[in-house]
Amino acid sequence: MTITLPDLDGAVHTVLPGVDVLDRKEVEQAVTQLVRALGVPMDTEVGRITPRRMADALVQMLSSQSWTFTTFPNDEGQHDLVLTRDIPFTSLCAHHLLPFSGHAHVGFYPGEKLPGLSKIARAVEMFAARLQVQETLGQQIAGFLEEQLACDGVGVVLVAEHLCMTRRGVRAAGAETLTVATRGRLQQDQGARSEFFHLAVPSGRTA
Ligand SMILES: Nc1nc2c(ncn2[C@@H]2O[C@H](COP(=O)(O)OP(=O)(O)OP(=O)(O)O)[C@@H](O)[C@H]2O)c(=O)[nH]1
Ligand SMILES: [Zn+2]
Repeated sequence: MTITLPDLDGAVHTVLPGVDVLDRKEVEQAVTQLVRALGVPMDTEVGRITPRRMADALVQMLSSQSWTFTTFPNDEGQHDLVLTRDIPFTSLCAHHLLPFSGHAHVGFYPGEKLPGLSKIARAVEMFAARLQVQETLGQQIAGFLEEQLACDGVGVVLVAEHLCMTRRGVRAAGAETLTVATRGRLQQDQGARSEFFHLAVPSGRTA
């Protein structure tokens, strides 16, 4: 699935394939049925155009483009925490097909290579572009980064609002869910965990 192309400066560019599982035409047909079932006359603008708009929106939210995970040699020995906070994400809840969105805070203790920082946000974006459960999203991001970086530890904190919980059903307006996914040192070492959580989610910070 992945092609690794080392270059002369020691950077490694791992090409990750895009994910494009939706049949756009089929989705549009299904949305047409849905719009009809919602009582919309099909000879109106909404009846004619909304199925295409919604199909495009679903394809956009549930597909990811091919991208390149670039790493650099950790020549200066950065073995202290590297943390990227406040990465925005939006995903679609697998239970209700409604958005859940918030922020990811992703930290790691580097091993022999350092990622280009934007690649952390791209990893979040890639796994968010599927029907998801928040816990699974965090675990997938953590597992992916641990594998790509062969690092000492990874931590992923996600803080999100689920519209299925705040705008319908129980309508718990303002509720947010925080999930934690850790690997390696960030799973086992209390000192590392404290440092990570202290910096990733200082008390009072929210999604
Ligand atoms: N653990 C977890 N649960 C989620 C997530 N997204 C949605 N859910 C929950 O999935 C559950 C689905 O429960 P069901 O009882 O089958 O669905 P429902 O009848 O619509 O439930 P209500 O939302 O309580 O009205 C709900 O409790 C949702 O809040 C998520 O990311 N993680
Ligand atoms: Zn839901």
